[in-house]
Order: sequence, then structure tokens, then C-alpha cells
Amino acid sequence: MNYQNDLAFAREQDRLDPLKNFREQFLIPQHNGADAVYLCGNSLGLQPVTARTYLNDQLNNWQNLAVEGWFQGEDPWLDYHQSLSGSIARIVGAQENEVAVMNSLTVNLHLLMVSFYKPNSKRFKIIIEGGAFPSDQYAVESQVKHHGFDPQSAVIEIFPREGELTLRTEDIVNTIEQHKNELAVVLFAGINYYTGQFFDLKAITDAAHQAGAYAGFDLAHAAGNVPLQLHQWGADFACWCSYKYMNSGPGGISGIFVHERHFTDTTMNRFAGWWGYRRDMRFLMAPGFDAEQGANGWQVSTSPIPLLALFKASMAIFDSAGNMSIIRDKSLRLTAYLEFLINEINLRQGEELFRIITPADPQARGSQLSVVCKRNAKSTFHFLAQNGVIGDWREPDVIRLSPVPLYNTFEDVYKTAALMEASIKAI
Ligand SMILES: Cc1ncc(COP(=O)(O)O)c(C=O)c1O
Ligand SMILES: Nc1c(O)cccc1C(=O)C[C@H](N)C(=O)O
Repeated sequence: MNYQNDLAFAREQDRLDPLKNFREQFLIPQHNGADAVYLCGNSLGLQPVTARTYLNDQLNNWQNLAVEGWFQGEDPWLDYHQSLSGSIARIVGAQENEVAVMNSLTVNLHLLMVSFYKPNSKRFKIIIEGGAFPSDQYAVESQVKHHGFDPQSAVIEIFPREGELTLRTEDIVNTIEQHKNELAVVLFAGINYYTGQFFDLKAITDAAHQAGAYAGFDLAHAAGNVPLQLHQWGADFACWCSYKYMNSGPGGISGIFVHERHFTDTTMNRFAGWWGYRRDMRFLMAPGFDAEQGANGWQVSTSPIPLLALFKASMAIFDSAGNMSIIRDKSLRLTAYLEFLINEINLRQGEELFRIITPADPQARGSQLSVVCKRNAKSTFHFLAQNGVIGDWREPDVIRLSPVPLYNTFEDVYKTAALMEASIKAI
């Protein structure tokens, strides 16, 4: 597509956008009496207009039905989580019985590692991407220590080559091959939080399996952002949060994926709780844990209904948008437009003032562009914020900007680039 650096072009793209009506389903933060340009869905997605109603419905059920709410009402709480499985399964490319909506992200990562990280003196290593989100690093280190191993030798981080910013799939695959005799788990992000690189999850899964290891993914920055096919790719396990691209609110509910091939593995460890007990017998309160079939058997505690209600408001929007390929199609164009406009600024300025460290290959990224500001980085970030552009800052000099297809416009992207260029003179 031929992009143009003018507002009329951006507005025309918005006019033609098949998803244009979705923006009004979100509450856009205000700046000086007008909509701010919110490009921070990589951290916290915007509030669906309907979120309050979904939450209120459950407050009303609590008020009117009290404890009977578990069994009565339109959507009894006992199975409320099940009503979300179809939507989230479509988003991550799974069968409904392979997903469970539960807990928060790092907690779920630990629960999955309990099942999939079973080190012995021969196989004890975990491969992760270098520069993984700190919570994942801490989780992995603590898992390794919990089993009596030393993170120094057990955690293998893969970094980009000298002079490069992102990882090559061949280097990931070769590292897996190199450690194959000692490898227990490969745990990668779907998309790295800092660079925005979208990894080749199928290639990583295949390489892990060739090495006799499990492949697991943290999809915090990928779920609801890029199309995923966890079942088809054969991933062993995955988890995600829903407060970024899935707009479920701060600390919103997380979810897990466990491939169906593991459902019959009776050797698998699991930290059990009554909510993972088989549904038909749970209230018999019998001794001896008997897991529910499928990913729901990994649940531990009572469903947090208010969080599920907020997630449901968001899933209804995803369901009505159709499938992830419609969302992805707009996302590819929005992000490419932002990239085009930033490159144009550099061309006009005669130097690379804004360096995009996210891969240029659209298939190797989601909606986020991570931009290194070569000059006055922090002041540039503040200038954008003062002028109503909300991105986020990552030390030492990176601004992350994520145009989200359900609520951002080409005009948002145009305004952002115009302000980035204006910042050069203003600061
Ligand atoms: C890759 C990744 N892992 C973990 C987290 C944190 O998860 P939690 O919701 O457990 O704080 C985030 C974001 O905060 C993240 O981006
Ligand atoms: N989860 C967050 C929070 O509780 C406070 C502030 C930021 C966050 C984030 O989600 C950060 C995000 N994962 C990141 O990519 O930096």
C-alpha cells in the first residue's frame, strides 16, 4: 500500500476502515477537552463502554441472589468462566477444552511450570529469550531454585547477535539444538515486551520437541494482538494476561492453554485446588483430588466473578469484530503507517533521530513499535504526553507506541508522528 504523509490520507483510511465503528465502544481518555491519542494498549487496554453494565449485572446478582448467584440467574457463577472459553479459544487458536480463564499471569506461569518443568540431573535447563519481561525471569529463576538447581547453569538466555537488536529464528533453533541433551523447557514470550518482536512460535515449538523438551509461551503481548494457532502449532502450554490487548482492566483475569495431548498424562504434577476438581463431583467435597478434564483442571480457586464480568464485556467486542484476521489486517496497516511516517521524519531531518528497534518485517511484530529517541528521549516522551499522546517509556531511551485496531485511527497515528516531528524543534 502507498502511504501518504497528510491528514486527508489518514482520514480517508479511517473512512474506509471496516472496524471504524468499534472505537465508540471504548472510553477514550480526554486531553484538553478532546480525545487523547492513546497508544498504550500494550500496557493497559481501554475500558469498553459496556464494562460497567457487565460489572453492574453481577453486582445486582450478588445483591439480589446472594449465594444463590452460583446456581441461579442468567449466567450462574459456577460456570461463568466456561462462557468465556469459546471467545478466548478463538483468539489464541485453541480448542475450548484447552483453555481456562483463571488467576493472574505470573501465578499461572508458575502453575504451568509446576506441571511442565520436572527437572532431573540430566534435563534441567530452561531456555528463555534474553531481556524477557522481569516477572518471567523471576518466575523462571525461582522455579529452578525451587528444584535445587542453579539459575546460572540452568537458565539459558538467548540474546541478539552483536550489532543486532532482535533475535534470529535460526539462532533460537540452534541454541535449542545445542542444549538438547539437558533441555527441559523452552519458555518464550509470544512478543517481547521491549522490542515488540513477534517470535516464530511454530519453529520454536518444533525445535523444542525435536530436543525432547516442552515448549511454553507467555502471550501477554500477543493475545488479542496477533493471530495465534497454539493447538495447530503443537505448543505444550501458554498463558497470557487480558488487561493489555484484551481490555479487561487493571489486573484483569489471565488464562492458560494446555495442549490436549497432555490431558491423559497421569505423571504430570499439578498444584490442586477445589475449583479444578471435576465439575460434576465438586460439591460432594470428597477427599482425594480428581481433576476436571481439560485445562479447567488446572484451576485452583473460586472464579473472581467481577474480573470475569469485565473480561466478558471485552470478549463480546472481539466476538462481534469477527476473527483475529480482520483485526490483524487493520493492525498491520496502522503499524506500517506509523513506521512509514517515522521513517519520513528521519528522511526529512537527514538523520535517524527516531530509530525503530521493532522488526521491519510485519510478520515479526504486532501492533507495537519501540522507538529509540536518539536525542532528548525523556523530553520527547513528555512533549508527546503534554500534547495528548499517551505511549509509554522504557529505560533508557525507548518510547513504545501501539496503535490498537479496535480503537485507534489512522488520524491518531498521523497526529503522533506530527508531534514527534514537532518535538525536534520544541525541545
Ligand atoms: C511478558 C509479561 N509477563 C508478565 C507480566 C506481568 O504479569 P502479572 O499480570 O502477573 O503482573 C507482563 C506485564 O505486566 C508481561 O508483559
Ligand atoms: N502490569 C502492569 C502494572 O501492573 C503496572 C504497570 C505496567 C504494567 C504492565 O503491564 C507492563 C507491561 N507488561 C510492559 O510490557 O511493560
